[in-house]
Amino acid sequence: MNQDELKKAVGIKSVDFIKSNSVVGLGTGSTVYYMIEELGKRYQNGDITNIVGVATSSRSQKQAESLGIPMKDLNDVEHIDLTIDGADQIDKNFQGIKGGGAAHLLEKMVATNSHQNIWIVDQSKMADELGSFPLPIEIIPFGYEKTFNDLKSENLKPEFRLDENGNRVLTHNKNYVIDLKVGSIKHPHILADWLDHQVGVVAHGLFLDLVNKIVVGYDDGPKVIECR
Ligand SMILES: O=C(CO)[C@H](O)[C@H](O)COP(=O)(O)O
Repeated sequence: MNQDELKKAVGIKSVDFIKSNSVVGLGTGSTVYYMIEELGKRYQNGDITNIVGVATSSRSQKQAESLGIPMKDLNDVEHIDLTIDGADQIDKNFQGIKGGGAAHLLEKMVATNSHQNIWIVDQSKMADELGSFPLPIEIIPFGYEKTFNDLKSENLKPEFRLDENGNRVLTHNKNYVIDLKVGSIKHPHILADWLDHQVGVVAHGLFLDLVNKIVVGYDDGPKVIECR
């Protein structure tokens, strides 16, 4: 199976965990695309009823709406029962890097307001340690050179993410995205704590101690890993 087929298989499989009468967080990305597509099908044919979705990006919001899935803002739900999202890298302790699609701030807010979190990934995302995938962070444009230089001084190898026209990528909240090309993250909690204390950093892509279940796509089919 190619990578896209693996993504599709885990996207479809993950919908088995969505119960009727629940509030569902909808992540962002090419794997989540297949999950929302399958959820739309099962909602339309009545296999899953009475759900409300909370999106982590305008892309996911639009896709869900186009399939007739009732949607609400995070402000308008008491809690989220289950969020299903993709990930960019997952280590052997089930810690993750997210934000390849620059949606990590909204994704983190939705994830931390969810009772359960499931990640759906193809096998290439599983690694011994984090860091070979650059760690995305979101910074506010005000004083961005100061924030950038602080990251550089810490030897975190920051690079602004640019679009195909060479312009800085902007997030949903019109902030900049910096990728930290550190190569290897030996102590994710220490790095997360340091980043959490940088005033100009709005969010980072380290999602630690958060995921409950991972659905991994292998050539012989999706495998469900119970994490915590
Ligand atoms: O964190 C994310 C977006 O900010 C995505 O979930 C992550 O980048 C995985 O995306 P894909 O399923 O397209 O590989």
